[in-house]
Amino acid sequence: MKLETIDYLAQDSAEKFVKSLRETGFGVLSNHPIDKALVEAIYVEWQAFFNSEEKRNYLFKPETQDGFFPAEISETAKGHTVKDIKEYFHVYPWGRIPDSLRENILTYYKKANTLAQELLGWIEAYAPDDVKAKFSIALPQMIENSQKTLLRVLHYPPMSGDEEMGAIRAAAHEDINLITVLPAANEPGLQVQVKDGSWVDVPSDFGNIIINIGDMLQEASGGYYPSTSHRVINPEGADKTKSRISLPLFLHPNPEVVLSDRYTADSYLMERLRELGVI
Ligand SMILES: O=C(O)CCC(=O)C(=O)O
Ligand SMILES: [Fe+2]
Repeated sequence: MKLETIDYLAQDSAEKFVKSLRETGFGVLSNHPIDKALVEAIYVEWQAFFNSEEKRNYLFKPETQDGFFPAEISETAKGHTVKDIKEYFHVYPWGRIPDSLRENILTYYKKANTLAQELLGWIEAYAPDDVKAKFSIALPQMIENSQKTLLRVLHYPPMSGDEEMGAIRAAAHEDINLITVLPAANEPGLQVQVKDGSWVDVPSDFGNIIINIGDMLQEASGGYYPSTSHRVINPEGADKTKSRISLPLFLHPNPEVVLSDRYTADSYLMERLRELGVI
């Protein structure tokens, strides 16, 4: 099984994209409106930031969760015991951002949000009527002006050789949010688990944009849109000496949005963060 890259500009792109999401939880788009030069510039300037000690001045605040998360306290995926091999910075427009990095990253945040709203429109348009009827408000509206949408700038450092046994860059997990928008990283490694249980590479040509379903959309659609497990595997050979930067935007609905009979976006998020031991 292979994930097909879909041409955003093709006439049937919306239908094909939604079909791919249904089958794999993932959709990969080429020729989309997000400027490659902007993404490239962000990779370069954030690599320099992660290489510097300045990052320590932005240590995350537990109450607000914005700022720099060092490798020592990095995430352990749900159901795992070994920490991921990564460090990251949580960008919120209301949060702390180094001045020199602010303009590009906030431009990207805005553009990726606009694209996400369009794609949520596709996801809603191609859902069957009984699934559409479950959405408490239109999907694009759920994320409109949401203060909860999180842009995570991830840095996976070169492999040092003394990583903890069994640790990988990102252990298998599902995303909590509605959908995730992720420009292809500057190095490969992202894989998705497909229906037969096997792991498939997500096409990582620079310039592609990758979208995946999160648990909140799975919940809101009564399971029609699957939130699938994905992971980032460790590099081999010469690639071991390379860093990997990636830029997932986790689209979170406004807190009061009703997801299902059981959850609002806020009650769902709080439950998950408690499980992860983050709050
Ligand atoms: O780095 C990547 O390519 C994916 C990261 C990811 O899945 C996550 O942070 O949730
Ligand atoms: Fe993820």
